[in-house]
Amino acid sequence: MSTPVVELAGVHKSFGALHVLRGIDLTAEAGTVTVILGPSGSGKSTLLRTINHLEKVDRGRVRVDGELIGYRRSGNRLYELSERQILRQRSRIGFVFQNFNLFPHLTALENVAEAPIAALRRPRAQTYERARELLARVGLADRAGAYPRQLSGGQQQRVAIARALALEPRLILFDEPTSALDPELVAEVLDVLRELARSGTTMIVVTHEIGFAREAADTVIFMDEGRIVEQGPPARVLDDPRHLRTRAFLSRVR
Ligand SMILES: Nc1ncnc2c1ncn2[C@@H]1O[C@H](COP(=O)(O)OP(=O)(O)OP(=O)(O)O)[C@@H](O)[C@H]1O
Repeated sequence: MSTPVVELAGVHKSFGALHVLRGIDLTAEAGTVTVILGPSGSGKSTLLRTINHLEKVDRGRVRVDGELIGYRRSGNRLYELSERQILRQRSRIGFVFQNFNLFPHLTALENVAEAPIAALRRPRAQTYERARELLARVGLADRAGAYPRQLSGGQQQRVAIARALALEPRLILFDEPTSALDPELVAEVLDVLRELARSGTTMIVVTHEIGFAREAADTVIFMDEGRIVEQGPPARVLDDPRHLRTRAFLSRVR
């Protein structure tokens, strides 16, 4: 079997006395969509953030494409990578945040195009052409020249998704990607995600939207109090949850 794109083994993370991740083991194979569900505060965002070393793990390992994230091993010891090396690792992992994080002084088009130009030194003309295509795919062809402050929250979120796609990463992490989108635009985004999955991109998506999980996921993970309590195909986890906590959560959000 090929190396998983994402592999977390025995990951623990605390903030002071708060033990947020309590031994996470997670594997995502190439081309799969993993959706993470769970109550507020169960550690979903923290888990996502350990994958690109935005949060340092206290214990355990995170690997992307077999490469240890944030550290290098020398003999039996681990040494943290330099900021530059960490940034290089992050440039291969797309991240769509809850709060868009667009550059306010750049237009929608520039927000999408400038990241690959700066991070990957891609040719300008070609990158701008591709950025236009990506904006069209998220339904924003006519807003390419708008600045973030001139866009609605939903439109800003779609620009952020186009920007992540522009980096052509092997892996994209989404933190509630559809939370700010109008219902008719959710399907468009899911189409883009499915297309990416078919072309070999791995996605891990934190969301509260059960419909999203059912449509887009290969694997649904249910997290509770820092642990993965249940995982499997969406039909199994969503329609036949085995764990009491999953049942209680699903009955609340449905
Ligand atoms: N940087 C931090 N410092 C201190 N506590 C933090 C930090 N980040 C997260 N936490 C706490 O860790 C716990 C888990 O947070 P996390 O955001 O991972 O949960 P979540 O499942 O994504 O929740 P939500 O669905 O509300 O986004 C929460 O109690 C949160 O307040």
